[in-house]
Amino acid sequence: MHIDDLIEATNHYINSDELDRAQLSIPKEWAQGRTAYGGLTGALVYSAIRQKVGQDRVLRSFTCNFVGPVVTETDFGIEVEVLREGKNVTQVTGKAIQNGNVCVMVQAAFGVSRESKIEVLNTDRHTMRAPTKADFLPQIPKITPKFLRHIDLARQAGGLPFTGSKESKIDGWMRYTKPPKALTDAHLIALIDGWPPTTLQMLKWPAPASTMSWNIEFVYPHYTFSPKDWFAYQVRTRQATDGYAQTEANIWDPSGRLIAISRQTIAVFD
Ligand SMILES: CCCCCCCCCCCCCCCC(=O)SCCNC(=O)CCNC(=O)[C@H](O)C(C)(C)COP(=O)(O)OP(=O)(O)OC[C@H]1O[C@@H](n2cnc3c(N)ncnc32)[C@H](O)[C@@H]1OP(=O)(O)O
Repeated sequence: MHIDDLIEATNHYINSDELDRAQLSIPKEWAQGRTAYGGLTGALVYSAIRQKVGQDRVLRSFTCNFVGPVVTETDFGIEVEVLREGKNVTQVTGKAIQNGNVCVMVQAAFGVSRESKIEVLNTDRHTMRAPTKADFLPQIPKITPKFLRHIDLARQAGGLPFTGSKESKIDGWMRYTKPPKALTDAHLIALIDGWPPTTLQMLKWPAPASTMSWNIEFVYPHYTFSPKDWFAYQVRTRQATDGYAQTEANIWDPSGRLIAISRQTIAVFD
């Protein structure tokens, strides 16, 4: 099932009468080990939130806590609450709830653009060559996360998970394998989480790992993206101690303009 169908089902769900709502469900092909792909669940909750916010307000900040696994092929619902709507900014929370448990909790802040005397432009650039094809991991049954059939990754630095690498960074490009109809912020959210946690490459043997929390700051202006576009990604491990890693990533559009900064805390059970 394409991500567009899952987003459409979510929007239909949140816009329909509460009493008439059929629950949502994510197919197995979007699994990431024991849970549904976190980038997808975060994007679906965000998409439900977006339905409750005026189009003049753009997404500035997205914060997502992965409270527990979302099981695939199992019903879940989404609840959205608009916390505050000011003249400029709207703050909204959304929760994915499965079997009575909150699994994913999102808080998003949207803001209108305003005239400002302050302008500081990003100077972080990358020098990666544009990719021609995906080259990360082929679909190996029981090894490659199923959801990766939907996302093309082209790696330029960093190692593969569980290969005892000395590096703790990854550089590469990402895009949708089958382009969506249009590339919205929900699609960007689901794309940005596609790479494995940076520290897994440092392990020699497989170990469970789970992203616990994730924050994306969106940088503007955004230009129109093609659904076929590759986006550049560079992620660094800022620290990894006590079984938790903190990582920080820059995401650039195909023209080299920074569009988002993504940070995660990942629990590694090695
Ligand atoms: C050439 C090489 C090719 C290699 C090719 C393959 C590469 C492929 C790598 C991709 C690796 C993706 C790694 C990111 C995976 C997410 O990012 S998953 C998506 C989003 N995140 C989530 O769904 C996390 C949801 N949150 C949670 O599950 C819980 O809050 C946390 C984070 C696990 C909290 O930990 P806790 O309080 O200790 O939780 P608790 O319920 O007590 O469970 C702990 C147990 O869960 C286990 N556990 C934790 N995470 C997992 C997990 N993901 N799966 C299974 N068990 C897990 C622990 O090991 C521990 O096991 P035991 O010690 O009980 O045996």
